[in-house]
Amino acid sequence: MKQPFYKKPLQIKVKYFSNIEPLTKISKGDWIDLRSAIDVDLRKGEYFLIPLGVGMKLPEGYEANPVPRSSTYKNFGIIQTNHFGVIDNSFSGNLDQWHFPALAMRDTTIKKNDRICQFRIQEVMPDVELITVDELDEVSRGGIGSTGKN
Ligand SMILES: O=c1ccn([C@H]2C[C@H](O)[C@@H](COP(=O)(O)OP(=O)(O)OP(=O)(O)O)O2)c(=O)[nH]1
Repeated sequence: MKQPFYKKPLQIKVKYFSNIEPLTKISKGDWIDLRSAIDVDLRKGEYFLIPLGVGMKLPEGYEANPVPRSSTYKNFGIIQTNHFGVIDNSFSGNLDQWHFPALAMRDTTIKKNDRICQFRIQEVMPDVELITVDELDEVSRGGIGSTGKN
């Protein structure tokens, strides 16, 4: 959802750890692409934390979620091992550089500045209290997959 015109955009402080291209919002959408900060060769089956060249101070009450781009696997043959990244608001120290945890499914080369993933921010979960109980609802749904295929 777009911000109403009278609301100021939320500010995100970005620290660059290397001379990669500056981040910009993607032209057709609301996510922000992230770039590899280095050239890296990976062998099939290899795991490597690819530095993304940035660290950020997010607005209070927000976290960031990096995910692969839809084209990441086709272009680079890598999978993001945590699938849906969670960057905590407190990950904002001077050395807290964002990384992409990559698993190479084939031999591959990623070049510095290649756009390998994207992120957005979203509000953190509200305060919750975890309460241990003996019973939940009486009516169970019948197990995973019990509603069928169609
Ligand atoms: O894709 C990701 C996910 C996380 N992080 C950074 C920011 C995050 O705040 C920190 C820790 O992430 P997470 O809590 O998911 O990992 P953990 O395995 O629980 O590590 P920790 O013990 O540091 O919390 O690592 C990244 O750079 N990239």
